[in-house]
Amino acid sequence: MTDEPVQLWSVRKVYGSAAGGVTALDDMTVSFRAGTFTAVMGPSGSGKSTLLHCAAGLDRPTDGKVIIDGTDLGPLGETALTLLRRKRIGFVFQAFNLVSALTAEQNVALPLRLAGVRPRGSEVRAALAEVGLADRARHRPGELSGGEQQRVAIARALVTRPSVLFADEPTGALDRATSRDVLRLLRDLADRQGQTVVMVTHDPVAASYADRVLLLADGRVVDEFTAADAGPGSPASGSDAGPGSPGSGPGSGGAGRAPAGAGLSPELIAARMAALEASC
Ligand SMILES: Nc1ncnc2c1ncn2[C@@H]1O[C@H](COP(=O)(O)OP(=O)(O)OP(=O)(O)O)[C@@H](O)[C@H]1O
Repeated sequence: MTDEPVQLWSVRKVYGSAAGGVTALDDMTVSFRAGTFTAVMGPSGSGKSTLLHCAAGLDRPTDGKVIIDGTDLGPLGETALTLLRRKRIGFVFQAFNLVSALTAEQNVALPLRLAGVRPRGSEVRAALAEVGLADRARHRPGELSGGEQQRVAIARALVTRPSVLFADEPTGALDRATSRDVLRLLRDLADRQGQTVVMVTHDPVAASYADRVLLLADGRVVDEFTAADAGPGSPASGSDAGPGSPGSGPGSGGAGRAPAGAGLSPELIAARMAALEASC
């Protein structure tokens, strides 16, 4: 595994024909360092989901390169791309996307089955235990709360031990308290397991759990900051504020971690968002 498991080089994505098309990503170069948690924010239509889909190999860029763990996705045919996606990429959606007829453990085992691997009970149980749901293995999605369903979806995304976990508005359908549990879990995965996490969100509180924020506008990264940039005085306070466990973001040169308690604050993130929206 490389130090930067996800790299995008000059990625452009145009939907529709070149003449009347929409440029969703405009010459975007960005990378994500192993073990970091990045929040991707920006106004509606700025390209956040397109970035995630291109980075995850769910969609192909019009130009440029996407590299996952050193493999350039461009030359891969559909079968090879699907195999790489199943093995190296985890994806979590706002709507959980669990199979309602299957139990939690059967849902978690699905990616292994799809990859042609016979799921071992121990790895499925370990993935459920990581998200705190070892005791709900036999429950179906309809018997679980929204937050529990999202945690099953995260366990399902993690069971193949992917190089990167992408999450598109993972707390968009959850209430505040439940969102906090899911965000703490994502933060913990980065901190304790070195899991690389990239999350799209509209919510500055959710983004404050990340150690780096990218702000997009018109398909470009127009602002970027890390907990280390925010400095030790940044007000990561209050029960809904981020957990204050920052790390160095990709592209930041791998500088040391900021002192504990110096996380990104929702207020700082909201202010940078407001500044961006005012300039658009
Ligand atoms: N399949 C598609 N066909 C045509 N245009 C598309 C398609 N998907 C996205 N777009 C356009 O590309 C641009 C970027 O869309 P994208 O969904 O990536 O933005 P976003 O920042 O995720 O927006 P939101 O916050 O509203 O979800 C928008 O102008 C959108 O209308």
